[in-house]
Amino acid sequence: MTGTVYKSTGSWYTVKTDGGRFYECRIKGKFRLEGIKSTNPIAVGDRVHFKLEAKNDTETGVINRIEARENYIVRKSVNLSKQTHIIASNIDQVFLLITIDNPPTFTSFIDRFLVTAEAYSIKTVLLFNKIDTYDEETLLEVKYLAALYRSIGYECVGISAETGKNIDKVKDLMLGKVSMFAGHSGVGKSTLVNAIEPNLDLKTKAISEQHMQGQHTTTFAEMFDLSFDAKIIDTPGIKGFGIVDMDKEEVGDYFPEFFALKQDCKFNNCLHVKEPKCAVKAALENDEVSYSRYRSYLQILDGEDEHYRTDNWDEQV
Ligand SMILES: Nc1nc2c(ncn2[C@@H]2O[C@H](COP(=O)(O)OP(=O)(O)OP(=O)(O)O)[C@@H](O)[C@H]2O)c(=O)[nH]1
Ligand SMILES: [Zn+2]
Repeated sequence: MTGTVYKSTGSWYTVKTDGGRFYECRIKGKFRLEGIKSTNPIAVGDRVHFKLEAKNDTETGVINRIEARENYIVRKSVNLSKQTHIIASNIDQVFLLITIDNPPTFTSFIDRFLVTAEAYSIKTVLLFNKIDTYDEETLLEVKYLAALYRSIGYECVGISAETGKNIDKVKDLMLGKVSMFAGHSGVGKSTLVNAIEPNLDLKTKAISEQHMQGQHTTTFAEMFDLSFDAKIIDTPGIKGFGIVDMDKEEVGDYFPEFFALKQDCKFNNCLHVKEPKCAVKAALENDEVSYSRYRSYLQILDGEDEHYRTDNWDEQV
């Protein structure tokens, strides 16, 4: 049988078959995968193949194969074993909630998030929340940021989780897909999920509370089917997104507008900092590349904010 992992708690995995039935499954023996050194061989979102086994009165499954992952997000184990914990896989998109104030979301945070999502090969949609609370000046800032990120290729929607403004647009974007929600504490993730699917609220809270009492090294994600054709993956508090280690040379590749210019730089390994005849710097001078994006790039390159290598989505700026 073939199915998708909805939940993983220790050695048991809840798998939903393509026919819509849930089975508790486990793995037999050792299970090595693509050279990923992870503490868990199977993660929420994985597509698995399993055989049914009758045990007492219940039917359980034994997983014997896992399909190649489209993408996956990880969290590093706190101990020094260099092992990673795979939080979830096969994510179609992540919605990054942004508020201009209450709390403020800075472009450095947005850009670091986007770089990580690009490195993970996960599409990001930017949701500017709480637009019901903004004065004209703040709304202009939203417009400015939305125009900037649209010009780079990111979809942007101004929403209010509280009044329901543009929630239908978010739901449209979710159709047929597996989504995640991310953003600082207090940006409105729970409020939004509640606006999208009122009955999910309790479950979401229960999971994060349960987690808070547990250990920080294990992250417990879960997939939910919504009442319309959409799925969400909930990670504790719906904040976590994990870490990606990257080399300096790679960082620019995850700024799509820099990557598009790279071929015009004199040096093919140009870091767009001090090199002569750099197309990115030329574009910056002509205002074709945004200064705030370039500044974020330099910060990441310099490791100025060490948090970009750690799990900064669990922290407030
Ligand atoms: N006015 C207004 N308030 C909102 C909106 N969205 C959320 N809020 C409020 O902002 C506060 C924080 O919202 P939450 O949904 O708890 O934020 P969260 O991102 O889930 O926060 P964490 O659980 O800490 O990660 C609550 O008081 C919400 O009522 C909005 O669109 N407009
Ligand atoms: Zn360059």
